[in-house]
Amino acid sequence: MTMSTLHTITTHKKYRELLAEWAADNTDDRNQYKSGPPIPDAIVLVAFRTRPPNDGEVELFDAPLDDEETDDEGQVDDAGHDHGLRAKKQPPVTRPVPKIPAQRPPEVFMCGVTARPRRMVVHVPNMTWKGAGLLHKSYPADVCFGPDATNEEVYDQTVKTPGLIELAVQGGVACVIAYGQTSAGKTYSMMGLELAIAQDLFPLLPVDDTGTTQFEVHVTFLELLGNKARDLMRADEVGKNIEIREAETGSVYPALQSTQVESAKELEDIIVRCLGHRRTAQTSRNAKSSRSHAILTILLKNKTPGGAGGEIILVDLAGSERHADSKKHSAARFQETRDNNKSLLALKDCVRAHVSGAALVPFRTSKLTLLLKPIFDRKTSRPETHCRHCARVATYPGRGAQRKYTWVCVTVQGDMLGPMVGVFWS
Ligand SMILES: Nc1ncnc2c1ncn2[C@@H]1O[C@H](COP(=O)(O)OP(=O)(O)OP(=O)(O)O)[C@@H](O)[C@H]1O
Repeated sequence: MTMSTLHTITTHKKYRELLAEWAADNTDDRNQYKSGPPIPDAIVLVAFRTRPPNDGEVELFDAPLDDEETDDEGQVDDAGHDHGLRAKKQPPVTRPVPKIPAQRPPEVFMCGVTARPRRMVVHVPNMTWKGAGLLHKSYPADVCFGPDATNEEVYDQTVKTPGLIELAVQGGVACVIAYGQTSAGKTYSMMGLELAIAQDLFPLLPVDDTGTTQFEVHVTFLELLGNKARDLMRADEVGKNIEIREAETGSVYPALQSTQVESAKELEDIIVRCLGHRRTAQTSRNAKSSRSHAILTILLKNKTPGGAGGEIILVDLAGSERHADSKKHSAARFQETRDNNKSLLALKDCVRAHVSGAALVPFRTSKLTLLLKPIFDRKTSRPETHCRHCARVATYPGRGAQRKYTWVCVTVQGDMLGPMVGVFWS
């Protein structure tokens, strides 16, 4: 779905009517996730999220089509709510950005995608001999969040309920990956999850009789642009590329600075500081677009002799961009887009192989998938070991330790859901 198509959906009177009809027929528990529907205890949990429009987009969504009838009174529903779909005769650039009324129903202004319990519905314009129509494509998921969902609700359903922190404390590998098109809200969602994990982690660490915690918490934060990795922790050397090595034992060691943290506050400060070091650039869709993948690893080192340590890996992927998104890119930015898209494809291949139970997961295809080896390669597990190249203490869980992943697929426009969803159900 191109931007002009979205534009068509949101402004064309006929599409609005069709969408309103669909919404009236599909009132099934829009907010069911809030009351916590039972989520299956699967290894992979798939969550979808769509965000509210930003100011510039509201303007775009409200802009009239050339052939649209204008209505200075705007559209007011039966309950008297102004849906913000006022169509004015002036072109959008000449009028101020409209304010979003708080009571505005989500699907009216974000009408390319609608969240329903366990499914994300994408409304695709469709022209037939009968005239304009809308196809409503449904994508199944474990949990879906609409534009009114908060980061707390997303955390609750994607990290807390599946017990990802507890899993890591028990020696497992817990991973959350945010995937989606550029400007969809991945960084916003991941930062929310990271800070919430920082808050909840320490109270969940077991303590001995003397009240001393049994775990040491070590953190690394890496940025990957194409095949070039940087350490976001080292403010002085943020521009320098670091090596990613695979040891004989099978463990992957990026030469990162590992920092031990002892409180939620310390962890939060590191997260905020490192995110500030991330490379961003202005693109046509996002004024502060992250041009890279960011991987935050929280290693839990068990101090009890023989005790299993675990890890939590939080991945904010670079946004996938289509040709239309990258048309105005400089050569350098275009290359970044190509590199990012290539590594996202490699990731997709790995997920597909992993989910289908293939014996071989091609995680060496890209640096991104190599770094995510702990979640793809069941044989990665090694006993506690110290990295020869950096000060990092790597405590991998014993063989057979559990792994659990949450995929937070974030979208603004519906068709980006398709490729990733296909991976899980192919
Ligand atoms: N759920 C949300 N509620 C309110 N604002 C949001 C939400 N999600 C994202 N935003 C806003 O949308 C804009 C784009 O979000 P963000 O930078 O997280 O996107 P992204 O997917 O990480 O993009 P990119 O891949 O280009 O880095 C930001 O201004 C962010 O504050």
